[in-house]
Amino acid sequence: MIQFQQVSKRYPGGFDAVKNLSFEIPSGELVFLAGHSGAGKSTLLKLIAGIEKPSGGAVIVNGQNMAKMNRSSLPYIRRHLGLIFQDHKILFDRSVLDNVSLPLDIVGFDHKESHRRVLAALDKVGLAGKEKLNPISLSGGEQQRLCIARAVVHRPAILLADEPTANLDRDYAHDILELFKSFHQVGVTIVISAHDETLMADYGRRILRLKNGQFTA
Ligand SMILES: Nc1ncnc2c1ncn2[C@@H]1O[C@H](COP(=O)(O)OP(=O)(O)OP(=O)(O)O)[C@@H](O)[C@H]1O
Repeated sequence: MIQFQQVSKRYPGGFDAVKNLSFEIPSGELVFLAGHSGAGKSTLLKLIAGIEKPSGGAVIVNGQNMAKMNRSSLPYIRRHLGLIFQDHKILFDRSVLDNVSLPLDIVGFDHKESHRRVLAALDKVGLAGKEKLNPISLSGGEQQRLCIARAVVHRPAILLADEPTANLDRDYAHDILELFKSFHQVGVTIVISAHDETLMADYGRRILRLKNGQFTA
């Protein structure tokens, strides 16, 4: 469960990126986040992930108030999150396999089990057989799939995706959304942001619409 209680975020310099937002996303829901460039979509996702702290109000994720988390407990909550952000942060000096295994390496996963999970995640996103490649040789869409594999390899309860369909053609964008749908079907809570609302309309899911940091109908 994700809960925002009158949440605001003011960046240094005084800009209010989100203003007094209150909403709930129950566990297991797939919800879309729509809005123009600069509407506050990334900020909202970063607040859920604890990457940004609210300037006012409370962000509660799985019963934990993210603002009150200290440095030592944040990694614990992050284990339950899978993040797909716009700045891919792919490591181009490592193989596809090593990129995807990163979240498991961080928590000290057994090597054999980690290898098995990475191959399963790559298979799931349609990158089976590409594990030894350098990510530079993947297409843009394949790099996006790599990021999705990396975000789900530790089987998070919550998946946050910031514009995962940006720069993809419509068919490919639908393939990516179908992939998210399959994670939703196994109980993962998913928040997906996008500019293009027409893409979301086909899915019949709740759409949270942001305009200048506030919800619109
Ligand atoms: N670290 C920051 N410092 C100052 N201002 C910021 C920072 N991050 C975002 N902003 C500002 O907050 C506003 C909301 O940004 P945000 O990235 O959340 O919007 P967005 O809806 O995700 O936009 P886009 O679709 O272009 O990614 C923008 O005006 C942006 O310039």
